Amino acid sequence: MAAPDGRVVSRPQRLGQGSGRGPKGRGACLHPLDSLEQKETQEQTPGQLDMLRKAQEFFQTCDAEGKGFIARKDMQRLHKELPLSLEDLEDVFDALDADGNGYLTPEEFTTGFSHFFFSQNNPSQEDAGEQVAQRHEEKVYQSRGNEDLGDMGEDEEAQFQMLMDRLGAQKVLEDESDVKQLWLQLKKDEPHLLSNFEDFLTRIFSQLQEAHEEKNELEYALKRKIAAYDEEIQHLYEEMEQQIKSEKEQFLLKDTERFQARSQELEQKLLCKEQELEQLTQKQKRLEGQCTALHHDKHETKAENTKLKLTNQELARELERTSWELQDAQQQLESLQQEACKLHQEKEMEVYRVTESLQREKAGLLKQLDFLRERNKHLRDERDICFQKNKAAKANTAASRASWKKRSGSVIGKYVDGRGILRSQSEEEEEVFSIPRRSSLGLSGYPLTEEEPGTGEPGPGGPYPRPLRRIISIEEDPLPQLLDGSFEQPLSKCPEEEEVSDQGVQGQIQEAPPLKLTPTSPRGQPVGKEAVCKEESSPSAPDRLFKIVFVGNSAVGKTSFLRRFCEDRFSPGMAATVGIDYRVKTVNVDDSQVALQLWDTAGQERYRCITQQFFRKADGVIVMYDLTDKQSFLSVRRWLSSVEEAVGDRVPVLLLGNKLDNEKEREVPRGLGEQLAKDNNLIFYECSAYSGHNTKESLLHLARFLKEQEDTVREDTIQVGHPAKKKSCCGW
Ligand SMILES: Nc1nc2c(ncn2[C@@H]2O[C@H](COP(=O)(O)OP(=O)(O)OP(=O)(O)O)[C@@H](O)[C@H]2O)c(=O)[nH]1
Ligand SMILES: [Ca+2]
Ligand SMILES: [Mg+2]
Repeated sequence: MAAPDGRVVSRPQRLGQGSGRGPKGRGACLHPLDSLEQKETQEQTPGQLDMLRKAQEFFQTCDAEGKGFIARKDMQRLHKELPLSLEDLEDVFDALDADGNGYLTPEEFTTGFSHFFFSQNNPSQEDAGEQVAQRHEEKVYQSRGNEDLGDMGEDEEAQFQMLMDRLGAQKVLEDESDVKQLWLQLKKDEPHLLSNFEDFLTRIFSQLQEAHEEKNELEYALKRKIAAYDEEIQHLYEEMEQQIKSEKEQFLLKDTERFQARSQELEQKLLCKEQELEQLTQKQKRLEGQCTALHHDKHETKAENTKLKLTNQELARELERTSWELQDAQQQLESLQQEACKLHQEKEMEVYRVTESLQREKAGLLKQLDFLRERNKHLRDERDICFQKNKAAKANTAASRASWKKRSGSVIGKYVDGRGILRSQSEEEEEVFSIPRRSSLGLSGYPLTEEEPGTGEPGPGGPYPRPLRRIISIEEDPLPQLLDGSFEQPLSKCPEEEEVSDQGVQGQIQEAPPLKLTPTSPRGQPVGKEAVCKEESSPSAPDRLFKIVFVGNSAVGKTSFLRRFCEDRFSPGMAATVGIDYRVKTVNVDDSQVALQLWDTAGQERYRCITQQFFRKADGVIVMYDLTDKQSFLSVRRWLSSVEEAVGDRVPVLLLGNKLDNEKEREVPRGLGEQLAKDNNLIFYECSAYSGHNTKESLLHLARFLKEQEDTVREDTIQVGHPAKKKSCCGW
């Protein structure tokens, strides 16, 4: 009978209890209540019937869901039916649950109920009754058994044994007594059921045998498996043993190697340590030696120390004295500097005045020059006319004398020298100014010739014809001086006249009317067409004076630039500058008057040695190139190196790219100029003398820089012994 939790429960059957068969045929499974009904159909006393019926009712009451068994909590439903408390019901449940599985089957319920019923009827001996009932049941059960056993004949024994043997129960059953009693009971009570019972037993035993065989097979398989596993494990174990052994050997090997290596290492370390120890001992000896030496030195140094202290004190006294002297010297120096400044300023003023007067002289002289040229041309024409007249006269006389003689030279002969080469304008001018050929104005204003001036033979015109000269020497401090005030003297005759007279040419030479010098200004300066540079001459003398030299290839526009800067006008077709020229312009820089002495040099190669001389005393240099002429830009480096040669890098340099108005003919990109200026630390502008663009800005920038540089120099000289630091002129 399967209990509600699925376990197979084999327990003693009560007499008259149905077996596992249905009311009609075999094998149908019975509902638990059916067995109760079955019991009713058996011979029962009415009391038992009632009890059974009651039990059935109570079972149904508890098993309201019809699940076929009663759990502990279902028992509580009897609380109303029976005069029992919940605890009593719990106790009854426990008493009824014969196998203690926590559930009551109908059999357990009715069996227990009947005892309970009987004990209910004799409530006084309840417990005893219960025990008695139990004992009674056991006795009945045993006695039945014994009875059965006692009654069983040999043949029944033999039959049962045969049955058991047939069924092979020995293998399956350990204890046949249960079956035996049942068999006997059935044989006795229900012989018609015996065959069923035997069939049932056969089935059960065969199933049990199969199960047993299966179990044996399983056991056998299990044993085989276990054996195999054991073997495998044994094998693995051996392998493991092997591996462990090999590992151990390797480890031992490694260990020995490591040990050997370690021991070698340690030996080496030991050797090193020993060496170090030796070195340390030697070092210690050395140090001890040094220590003793130092000890000695210490005594010596102590002695020296005392001496030094003494000398130190003397030096301190000396120092004090020299500091006093220094202070005196500083005061003297300051006074000297102030005097020097005053002298310098006076000198500057003197120079300024002189250069100003020179400016005027130069303008006057230029007027003179122009006048003379005109005069010269005039005279030359007259001379030609006279010449022709003479010639004509001569020709007449010669023709009259011997008309048969042949004809002579051409009219242009005077313009062609002996070798038949046309004489150039400048040669003509040289002749006029009697400047001997292949010469250029020297620094002192003398023409540069092979022999020293004044040492040569005096010419036909008396003493060596002395051209109009003006000494502008920037070398020996800028004090240009007039040599012989020649502009007051009447000019010498024009050399051709002398020449012509020398050759004894007859003929009336029109005495050139004496020169009428152009009226001069009250200051003795000629008033001519070339206006003097209109400097912004302020009533007070300028605060600063800077000399600026202007260089650059010929025809880049230096003179035009200076004319634009000074006179704010541009005259195209300027003649090339001869030697050197200069102008003065006073500008206002940061509320102070700065006079700029601008030296315009000739770019032509042949005047190069002159211009070089002028760099020495310059305060600033302007290098100009023509941005429409690449060659002039390429020459800038050469100009810069000659400036560098002459003045090092203490002089600020302004780089100007001129003719900016001619953008369409530009050959030098602005970037190249900027890069060159940056590489050489220059101030850079692109300008145009023609349009005036950047002419004032560039020069004002240079003037401001010069002024600041001079201020720093002044400050530094006031603090003694600190040389002026040259600032980068373009702030790059
Ligand atoms: N378009 C243009 N032409 C200029 C400019 N400046 C000068 N020129 C012309 O360039 C030529 C040379 O000018 P100068 O000022 O005599 O050149 P320079 O540097 O003094 O020449 P040297 O005296 O021989 O060294 C003249 O024909 C000027 O008219 C300018 O800014 N623009
Ligand atoms: Ca139970
Ligand atoms: Mg010039």
